[in-house]
Amino acid sequence: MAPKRVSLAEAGPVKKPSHSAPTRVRVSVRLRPYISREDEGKEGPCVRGTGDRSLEILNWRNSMETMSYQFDAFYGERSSQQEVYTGSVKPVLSHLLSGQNASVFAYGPTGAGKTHTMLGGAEEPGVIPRAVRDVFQMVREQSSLPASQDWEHSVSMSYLEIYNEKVLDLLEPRDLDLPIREDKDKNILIPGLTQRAIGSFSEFESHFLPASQNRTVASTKLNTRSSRSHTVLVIRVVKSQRSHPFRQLTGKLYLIDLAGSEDNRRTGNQGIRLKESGAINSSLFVLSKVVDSLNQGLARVPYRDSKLTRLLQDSLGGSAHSVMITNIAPEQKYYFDTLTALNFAAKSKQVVNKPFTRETLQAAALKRQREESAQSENAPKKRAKESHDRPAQMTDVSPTALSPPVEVCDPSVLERLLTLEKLMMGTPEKERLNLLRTVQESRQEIKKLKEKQKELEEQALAAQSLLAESRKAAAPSLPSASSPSDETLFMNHKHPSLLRKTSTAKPKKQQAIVSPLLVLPVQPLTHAIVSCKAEQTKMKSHVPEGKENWENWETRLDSSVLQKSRDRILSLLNTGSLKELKGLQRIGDKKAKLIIGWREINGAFTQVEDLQKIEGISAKLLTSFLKANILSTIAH
Ligand SMILES: Nc1ncnc2c1ncn2[C@@H]1O[C@H](COP(=O)(O)OP(=O)(O)OP(=O)(O)O)[C@@H](O)[C@H]1O
Repeated sequence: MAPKRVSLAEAGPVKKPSHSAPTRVRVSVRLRPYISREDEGKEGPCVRGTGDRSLEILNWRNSMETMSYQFDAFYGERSSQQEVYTGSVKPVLSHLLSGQNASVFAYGPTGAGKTHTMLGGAEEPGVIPRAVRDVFQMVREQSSLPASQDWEHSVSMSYLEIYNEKVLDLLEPRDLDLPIREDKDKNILIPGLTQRAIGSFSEFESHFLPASQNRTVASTKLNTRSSRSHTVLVIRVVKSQRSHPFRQLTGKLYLIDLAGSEDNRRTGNQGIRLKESGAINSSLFVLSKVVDSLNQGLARVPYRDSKLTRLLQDSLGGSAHSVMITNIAPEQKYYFDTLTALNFAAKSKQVVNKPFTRETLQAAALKRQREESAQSENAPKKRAKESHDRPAQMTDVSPTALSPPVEVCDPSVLERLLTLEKLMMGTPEKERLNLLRTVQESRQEIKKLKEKQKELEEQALAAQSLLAESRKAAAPSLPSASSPSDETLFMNHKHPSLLRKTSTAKPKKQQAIVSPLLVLPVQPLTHAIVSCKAEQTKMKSHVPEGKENWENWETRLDSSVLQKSRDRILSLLNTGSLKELKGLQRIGDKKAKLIIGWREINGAFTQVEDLQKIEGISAKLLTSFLKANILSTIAH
């Protein structure tokens, strides 16, 4: 399957995240066995388990004492890969299918068994292969449930390493340091990172195994195959609703194998190895500072001080369900590394995360639906005719009750009625009566709306003639130097967007803003939102020279109409193409591109005001943007 670059463009408006209860980072410790029998024979281990969750380590200050630690789980030197996986990792996977993130990371000194735990070998597969297999299993099981009929699942993967403070794509290796960004929900994103769709475990392996060869590994005195980078595998599970409202839940699983902390006096690192080691140690140092800051509740957590911590932002103090597996070694020569790792693990278990469900609406599906409904807006009459022409058995309930006054129906209301009608055809008598009542109520509602519309249209006409009269009366006192172009704009009653289209010259700044006083009266529906005639007359006096001075204009609009047009603008900002964005008032080519760029990096706008986060969009510009576009959408 062709690779795809990660982008948020496919995500639609983000629904308010639903937060789960805060959860502590789960910390497990795994002790690896001695590698050399010789070492095992000549010295005792510096650390040993004392229970399923506890261990003790010698006290270097007093050899007669030990120091005890307690964690969420302790796995001794005989523990199997299966035990570690089922005990600590499997429990967090279920969150993926409900749109939450999970993160598993292996931490510990070099040579302590991180890669063994995460990756393992063919005979003893580690966390990564086991977790991916189970993700597919879970998806299969969930897809077969009757409640999942309306949902489809997709799984994809990305794989990267942080080497010498550079983020490198392992699926499509290029010498390119990828940027790390976060969206407004603090989700970490890497624009440009390859994302491959995977339909099965074997497909996963076909990408993962060759990509693993791209990892930077080298031999040091302490480990013949030492990871010189931190690697991150991301498995993304997307659950998409097939029908309206096209919800989409996205859960990400981060599987992280950190490079080990190193004491270069013992690794014998020189030259490039020393440089790598410096980068590894300094990022692990920042990691420790991050955990300290979180535990102390500091306002500033230094996530941005290293690429690693930026990437783990979600896992530590962020939105993921996190599991840290601390790997330690029994040899005396590792004593201080082991002690440091245990202290880090002990403080990490105090870190609290706040997982939430990431739910979006599918932009493409919504757009398709919007287009379809636009088409259907042109065909209500046709559909009404069809409903009258329906075969006998379809109308045998009560033709009068069912045939809506289609000529006044909003297409969505019509749609609702037709759906109800269809439903009634296959419904038992008692329920049918209830539905019938609902239809009657809807009809009443429509009737009232129709009356209101008529009344407002009359008001609009009255206001229009009032305006014409007052203009006539005011004409002699108008300054003779009044600009002819202003006059044209006022007199022809054209909507400014039409004016813009027909003019080859770049419109003057003011013209880009709808002049509501002079345009609204000729738009009956637009006028319907203006609260009262008296206000209209008052407002007129403010604009004799075409200047806009309509303060608090939003308060003069009906709140539901205002909200509807705001929603329409927001949806356009989140899903609109370059061309569609350029169709907005006050948005030219440059700003349209900036909007697309911003949403790719940061995700969907949650409110129109988010536009201010884009460079060059000031509060003032936002106000005039809103005014122009809200009035323009209403007028249309
Ligand atoms: N639980 C275990 N059982 C058996 N062998 C193990 C275990 N853990 C680690 N090993 C072995 O110890 C050696 C070092 O382990 P590994 O490479 O996983 O360490 P690491 O922590 O990833 O090191 P680095 O940070 O240098 O990459 C390997 O040969 C590995 O097979």
